[in-house]
Amino acid sequence: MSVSPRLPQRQRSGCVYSSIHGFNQDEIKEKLQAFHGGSIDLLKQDSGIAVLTINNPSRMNAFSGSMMIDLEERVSQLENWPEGKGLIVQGAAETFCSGSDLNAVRAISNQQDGMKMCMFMQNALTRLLRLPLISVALVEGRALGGGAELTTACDFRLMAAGSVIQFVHKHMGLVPGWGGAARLVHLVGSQNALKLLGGAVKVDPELGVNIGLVDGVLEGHQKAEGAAPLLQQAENWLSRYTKGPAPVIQAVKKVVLSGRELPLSEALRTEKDIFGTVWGAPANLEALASKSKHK
Ligand SMILES: CC[C@@H](C(=O)O)C(=O)SCCNC(=O)CCNC(=O)[C@H](O)C(C)(C)COP(=O)(O)OP(=O)(O)OC[C@H]1O[C@@H](n2cnc3c(N)ncnc32)[C@H](O)[C@@H]1OP(=O)(O)O
Repeated sequence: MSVSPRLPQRQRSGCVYSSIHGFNQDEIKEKLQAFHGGSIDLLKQDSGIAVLTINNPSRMNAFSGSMMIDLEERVSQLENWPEGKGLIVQGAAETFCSGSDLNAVRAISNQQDGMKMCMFMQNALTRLLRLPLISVALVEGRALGGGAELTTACDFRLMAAGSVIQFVHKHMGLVPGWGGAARLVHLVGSQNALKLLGGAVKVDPELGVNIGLVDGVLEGHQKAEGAAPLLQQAENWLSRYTKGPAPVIQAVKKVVLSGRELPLSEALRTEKDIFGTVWGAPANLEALASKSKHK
């Protein structure tokens, strides 16, 4: 997806790294492919809300190499979904994601491979965040390390009661490398980001809401009796923002994205271009014809 014709080439493709940064996607894909297991599953629904599931339950949904490749492919599919309006990112089997698969991490612990994996995942997660869809991470159970970083690549985060988001990188002798630190600073400010990373703090729903990392708390769990399943609750929560025609919802996301990422003058010009795609378009003409009141 291109946010707008005004974004520089590297952002137009949604990627941060390309060949000019010495990044060769095919090379790292070949390496990652050797560490298989699990999958990233995509369900596109008629409602315009897709569900992306991190699926590797025997390893607490840790990211194998092949899952990293899967993720990039699923993001490509979502970039080419004209009817899309929203996205929910969840983990399988009642937990979110325990970060990189440590078996793969051990095998590529040399400097060069680490940098390549880092660039690959930054590209994939940046493209995820830049999708013209309103996205929400549904955190049930644990979101650790790269799993915590993944939550920051969504527009919103919902946490089930009893869940934890934890940037455990410091305990691994690391800092985030999937873009999670940069995004965290944008979300909670540098003071809070420093506390979360420096202390490898366990963020429960209450703390998450207090610092602005978390947008809502859900009760129960996927199979709970009484309360609606978490996925249903997340869909209900998201639907208030995805109600309406896809081109309008996508335009909403794009103007916010350009405001978030571009200097003001550029963001304003981009907003004009995006405005031009909805002005006089069917949804706009219908609304004008119906003389609707905004009560
Ligand atoms: C670049 C690295 C950085 C990044 O990408 O940004 C990272 O993400 S590094 C990875 C950070 N994550 C971790 O260090 C998590 C390590 N795991 C745990 O702390 C615990 O397993 C848990 C997630 C808290 C769950 O604990 P518990 O409920 O007690 O279950 P088990 O420990 O028995 O786990 C079940 C099973 O899952 C395997 N597992 C869990 N996480 C990973 C992982 N990240 N990679 C590979 N395998 C993982 C765990 O080893 C168990 O397997 P078996 O022993 O075979 O049953």
